[in-house]
Amino acid sequence: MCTMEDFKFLFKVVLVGNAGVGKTCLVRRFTQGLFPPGQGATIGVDFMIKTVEVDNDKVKLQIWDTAGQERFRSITQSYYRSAHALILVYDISCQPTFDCLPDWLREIEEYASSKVLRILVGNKIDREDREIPTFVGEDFAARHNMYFLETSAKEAENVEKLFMKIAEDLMQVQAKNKDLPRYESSTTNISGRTSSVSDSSCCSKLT
Ligand SMILES: Nc1nc2c(ncn2[C@@H]2O[C@H](COP(=O)(O)OP(=O)(O)OP(=O)(O)O)[C@@H](O)[C@H]2O)c(=O)[nH]1
Repeated sequence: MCTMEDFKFLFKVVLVGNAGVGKTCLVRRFTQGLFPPGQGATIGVDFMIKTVEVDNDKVKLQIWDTAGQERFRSITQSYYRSAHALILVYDISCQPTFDCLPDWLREIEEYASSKVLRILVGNKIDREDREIPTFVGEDFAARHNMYFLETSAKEAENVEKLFMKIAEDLMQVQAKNKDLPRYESSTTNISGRTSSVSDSSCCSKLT
């Protein structure tokens, strides 16, 4: 039987990015294998767990899904500190979500560990109305020393690959020098989903 302690590594992964870019859908796709209909906006922070296997070792990913809305910023910032990996998500069909990336990076630099693994994700590649070409995302990621991937939570494209890559990279870092941010469990419990957000409301900006 699988017990709570039946894993070799525990990594905390935090998703950030503007409201409506698809953070929750990416997490639900990976952890539950579904694309939720009528997804409501995240209130504060939510988390899900999935255990994966890398090189015959069990790796438990604790995935924290933060609210993109500005009014939750002080809550979500407090979750950066103990993250092993931060996934910064934008919507490839919504230019303002890409334009906000430098603001998100400033937040990450201020609140996260300097050793955190940073990944840039352009989500919603199933959409026809792309505004940000792949090479623009790639270039941004390269300039900021981030791994880059484009995904579709809707079509399950590259979602598994994204989280498996993170698990593998974190295991490698751990194996090499144990130079990861110290894991601290958080007892804050502010989560839930109420109001609804649609694709068209994806462009709320950081101020
Ligand atoms: N076409 C398409 N729509 C998506 C995809 N991922 C998410 N969406 C839609 O985008 C909207 C927002 O998705 P969420 O996952 O709630 O976005 P979020 O980033 O968690 O938003 P906040 O919780 O407000 O920060 C929903 O209407 C989803 O159905 C995708 O890969 N493709």
